[in-house]
Amino acid sequence: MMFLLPLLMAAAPVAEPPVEPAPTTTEAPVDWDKEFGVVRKERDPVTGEIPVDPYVQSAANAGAKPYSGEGLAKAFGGQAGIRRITDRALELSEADPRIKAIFEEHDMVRLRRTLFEQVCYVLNAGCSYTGRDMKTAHKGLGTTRADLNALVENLQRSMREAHVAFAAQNRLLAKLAPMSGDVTER
Ligand code: HEM
Repeated sequence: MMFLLPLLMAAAPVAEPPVEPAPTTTEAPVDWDKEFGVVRKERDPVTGEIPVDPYVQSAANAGAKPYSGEGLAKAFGGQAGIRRITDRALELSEADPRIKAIFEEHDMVRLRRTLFEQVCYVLNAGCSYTGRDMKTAHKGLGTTRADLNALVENLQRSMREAHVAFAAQNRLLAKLAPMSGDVTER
């Protein structure tokens, strides 16, 4: 019997994986958005932005009081410099494996505009902030302190690339730090 065992094992039939039925061409594809009642908002044809729920516009929504004087605006290269820096920080974040998933399915056209406005406003570079307050804008995103650190690292890198003086970089970060409780949830 002992000699037969290996033979029996070798002859044991190998279980075939279950065969999937071939898709039929007559079956219509399921519209899952419709099934689950997903409504996709249209982008504004002029701005390219997706409308958000109504809110009251206020400078206070920026979450920080602006600096005075022209020094910081100059250190950041004016509005053009600030735009390059905020765009670059978002570009790095959208490619950053630590946080890129958070930005998917969000309106990056709007975020590019509002983040620029906010930084420009805080640095007293001649902008008004027209976006939502930080708590409302980040509600339900589930962002963590670690996510915030990653975003700040990307912002620091974009400021370094733009040759913003270190002391000026830190003055912007000093305005953002107190917002951490409003932009993170864990
Ligand atoms: C102090 C740090 C932060 C500042 C100053 C900031 C700034 C902003 C601004 C200005 C908006 C747009 C508000 C509006 O649409 O009206 C926004 C939205 C958003 N932020 Fe932040 N943010 C911060 C931290 C973060 C972090 C850590 C993440 C994730 C890693 C994040 C992800 C997002 C996303 C996905 C949106 C779009 C939300 C939506 O589409 O409704 N933010 N943020």
